[in-house]
Amino acid sequence: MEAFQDHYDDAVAHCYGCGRNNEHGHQIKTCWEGEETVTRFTPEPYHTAIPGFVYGGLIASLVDCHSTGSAAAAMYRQQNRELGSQPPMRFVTGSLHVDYLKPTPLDGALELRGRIVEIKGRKVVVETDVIACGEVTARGRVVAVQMPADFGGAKAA
Ligand SMILES: CCCCCCCC(=O)SCCNC(=O)CCNC(=O)[C@H](O)C(C)(C)COP(=O)(O)OP(=O)(O)OC[C@H]1O[C@@H](n2cnc3c(N)ncnc32)[C@H](O)[C@@H]1OP(=O)(O)O
Repeated sequence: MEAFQDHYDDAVAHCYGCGRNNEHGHQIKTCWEGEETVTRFTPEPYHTAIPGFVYGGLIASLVDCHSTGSAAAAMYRQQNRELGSQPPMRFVTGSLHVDYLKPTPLDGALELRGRIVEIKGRKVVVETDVIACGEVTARGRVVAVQMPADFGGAKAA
């Protein structure tokens, strides 16, 4: 299935979390499953916090890019637009909050399941459960904001 991130233009496909053109990054892929957005990612042994458990910064990074991708997909869906249609709508992180509910075992794939809780103007709020071995171990809340055309002096693509 095509992921949201597959539709990012090359100009914005270098993100450490989700850019397919960043060979050092996580290159996450996110898709719709009904009303939820889903990312699956398998941490490497070096993504360790305490031996046997996943580093919290990795979890935050996954929540971040899962959510900005979800925000874009939600806005396209709300406007009845195809994901690849022009002009593109891309989202950056305004706010990233993660609650670490219990240690996340470093034992196979993590699943992130996101819900769109608000769409207002250029803002989309996404809540995400991080699931490891069938248990929710962390929960994220991201305020994603549509990337301005002059973001960082760059032209939005
Ligand atoms: C595109 C492919 C790559 C995706 C990568 C995604 C992951 C990333 O790492 S992105 C990089 C990290 N993020 C950044 O660098 C963003 C830096 N910040 C900015 O550029 C700006 O502050 C930006 C764009 C977030 C918001 O600025 P601006 O466009 O002026 O927004 P503004 O009009 O003030 O606010 C719009 C709405 O968002 C809300 N909002 C803005 N910033 C925040 C914030 N920090 N916290 C909560 N809400 C916020 C506002 O309250 C407002 O909501 P409402 O309409 O309800 O009042």
